[in-house]
Amino acid sequence: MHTDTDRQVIEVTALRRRYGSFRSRTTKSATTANGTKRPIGTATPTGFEAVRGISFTVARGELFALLGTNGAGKTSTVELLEGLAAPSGGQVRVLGHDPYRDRAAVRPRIGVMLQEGGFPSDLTVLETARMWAGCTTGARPVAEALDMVGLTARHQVRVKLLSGGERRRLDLALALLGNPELLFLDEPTTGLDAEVRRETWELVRRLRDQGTTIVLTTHYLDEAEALADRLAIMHRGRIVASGTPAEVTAARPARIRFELPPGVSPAELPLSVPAAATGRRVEVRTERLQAALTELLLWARDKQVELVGLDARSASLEEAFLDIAAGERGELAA
Ligand SMILES: Nc1ncnc2c1ncn2[C@@H]1O[C@H](COP(=O)(O)OP(=O)(O)OP(=O)(O)O)[C@@H](O)[C@H]1O
Repeated sequence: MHTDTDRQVIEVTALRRRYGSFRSRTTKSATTANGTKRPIGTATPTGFEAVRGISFTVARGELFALLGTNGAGKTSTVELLEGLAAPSGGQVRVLGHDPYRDRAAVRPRIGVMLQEGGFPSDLTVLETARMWAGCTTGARPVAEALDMVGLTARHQVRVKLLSGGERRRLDLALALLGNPELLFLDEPTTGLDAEVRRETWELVRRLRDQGTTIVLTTHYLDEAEALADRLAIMHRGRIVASGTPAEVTAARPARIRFELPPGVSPAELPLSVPAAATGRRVEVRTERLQAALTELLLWARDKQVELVGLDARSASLEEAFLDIAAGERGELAA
């Protein structure tokens, strides 16, 4: 029987991370019964709190994306999950352990794809993978890891001669060497062209389908929309929206755009929802996309006008994100 700890690979509760130290609010001190001095007053936190009490879980086999504005606290959070630092408050459990205190138990079970591998660029792909395998507990065969990322044919090429996409794939192969149950991908497709990005997405999906739990941090919202089972958007150290991509966008209005037909003024439009016009370009924001679109199309047919450039779409994750970044409109409590 599976316990909750088996199911939840990551459990984060009221997690905080502060950079800097604590200082006493007073310089006065009192003498204690045994003659030693102790400061009077409460400790006051100084420094900067980058993670401000966030909670979330990641279930086994799930692909969870952490998104955020610049400086939102994504890296600070992921470092706590990887056990690279201790939290200043709250709790984090990874694979049932405290990843900082029980690092020896957690480390062999996780894989981390770094943004800059930092390997000697004169080594070949195979030499690099062998070197890394030598530092990895229970490494899978090097050939298997290279095959998984499609680098078999390039195994004798020096790293410095690889393309950007091939380097990212090598970074991923190294992260996969330990056969991780939990994989951290930090900006895995930054700097890659559209085709290589799509190939990387396919690879990430395959890993997820094979049962690997994946935590993805990315600046690309289309990437999160395409890959994530669930996601959290961070802003100033807090989670301001979370859920499936569909849940996160559901609360946002859909959009209809078209050119105002010649001889028609904005006031003549039939819409029961307000439309904003910039020159001849009209934009309608509505929570009832189908009804608004039907109303508009019936009106255009009756009036025998063409709606040039007609474009109707549900809210995208990108719009939800931009709304949050612009002013925390619709912000959910952390
Ligand atoms: N060592 C540090 N000391 C003090 N402040 C820090 C330190 N590291 C990060 N910060 C601050 O903490 C905040 C969160 O940084 P973090 O790198 O976690 O954000 P991020 O969401 O990963 O950002 P980005 O997307 O820009 O990489 C930022 O304001 C950053 O300046």
